[in-house]
Amino acid sequence: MAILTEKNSTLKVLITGANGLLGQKLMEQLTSDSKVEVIGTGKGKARLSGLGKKNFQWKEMDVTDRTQILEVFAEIKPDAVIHTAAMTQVDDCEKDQDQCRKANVDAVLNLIEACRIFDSHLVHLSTDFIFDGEAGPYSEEAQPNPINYYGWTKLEAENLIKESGIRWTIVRTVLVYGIANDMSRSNIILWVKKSLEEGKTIKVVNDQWRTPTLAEDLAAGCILVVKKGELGIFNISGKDFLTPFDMAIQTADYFGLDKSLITEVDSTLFTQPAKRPPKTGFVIDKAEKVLGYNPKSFTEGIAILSKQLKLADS
Ligand SMILES: NC(=O)C1=CN([C@@H]2O[C@H](COP(=O)(O)OP(=O)(O)OC[C@H]3O[C@@H](n4cnc5c(N)ncnc54)[C@H](OP(=O)(O)O)[C@@H]3O)[C@@H](O)[C@H]2O)C=CC1
Ligand SMILES: Cc1cn([C@H]2C[C@H](O)[C@@H](COP(=O)(O)OP(=O)(O)O[C@H]3O[C@@H](C)C(=O)[C@@H](O)[C@H]3O)O2)c(=O)[nH]c1=O
Repeated sequence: MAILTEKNSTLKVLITGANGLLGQKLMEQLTSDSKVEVIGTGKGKARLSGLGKKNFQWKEMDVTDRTQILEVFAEIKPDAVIHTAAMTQVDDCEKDQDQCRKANVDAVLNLIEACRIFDSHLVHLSTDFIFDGEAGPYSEEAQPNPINYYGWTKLEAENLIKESGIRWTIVRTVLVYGIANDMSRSNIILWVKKSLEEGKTIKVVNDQWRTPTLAEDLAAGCILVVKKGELGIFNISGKDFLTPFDMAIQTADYFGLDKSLITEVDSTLFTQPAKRPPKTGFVIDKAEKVLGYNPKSFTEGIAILSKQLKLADS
């Protein structure tokens, strides 16, 4: 059901967590879209830099603050909300479960309430970590079974949304990579590139499987969902099924870095505080067919990232 009709020629879209990697890409793409009025929100001041001279609207909105959310919604009355805000450091989530639940579950209850009052379409970002990784890559119909606390909170949020009665779409993605300003967390290409440039030896696993996702593609997929008003669950990720070891080697090759610093290990030799589901990744046929979603390959993604890094250094 396309909600962008001739009558209401512009769509008012509110972004939560707009200082984040995905949030910044959404702001970049939507501030260049004449059919959309975009409002960025975040915990504090805007930390965006990729917008050049473009004007943009910003509202401070901590998604754990119900009063602040209702005030912002009453002022903006968004047609759609792309909810990217979350606690995304998976190991921190395992250690500080209270904080993680507040940011990833309680916040969603606040947003559901606001979307119900103002009839806003909620587009919620979710993750491959709702699965146990025994049988990836996953379709939208697969049975969730999270194996870490972050994944549990993201599944809990999905379940609250599914039973909310509001207009909702869940966008599931995996291992997002890209570059943004003043990032609150790194991602695999940047971390491998930086480690090798510093001459550090890194252990990289060869028995976890992902479909890594370029942040720009994820943003484009979310925007397709909003403009088409499509509801339900969509897998929006890259199309290449790779291990972190594959990704590290491709990154070293592309940037001409020393591959001998990369030690290939399995997950028994490399552990993190929070367990990682071994084999995830997504089947993206539905997004390709229904939305016309068309992601870059991992190699194309590295090239795009490289150009952005060169621009940032110039
Ligand atoms: N990155 C990935 O690999 C994947 C991400 N996802 C999901 O996609 C979404 C976006 O991820 P990504 O952009 O990579 O994450 P980032 O960590 O880059 O961005 C998350 C943003 O949320 C903000 N935030 C955290 N708590 C609050 C709060 N209480 N109120 C307002 N804003 C808050 C952070 O603010 P600040 O910057 O100030 O800390 C940050 O800017 C998340 O929902 C995540 O779960 C799903 C699968 C993979
Ligand atoms: C740091 C590190 C990671 N890895 C592997 C493990 C893992 O499979 C992959 C990425 O590890 P990281 O810990 O950097 O990323 P991780 O926290 O696993 O990323 C997750 O973030 C959350 C938000 C999601 O929703 C998930 O989809 C996923 O993207 O790289 C190594 O092999 N060696 C290392 O030294």
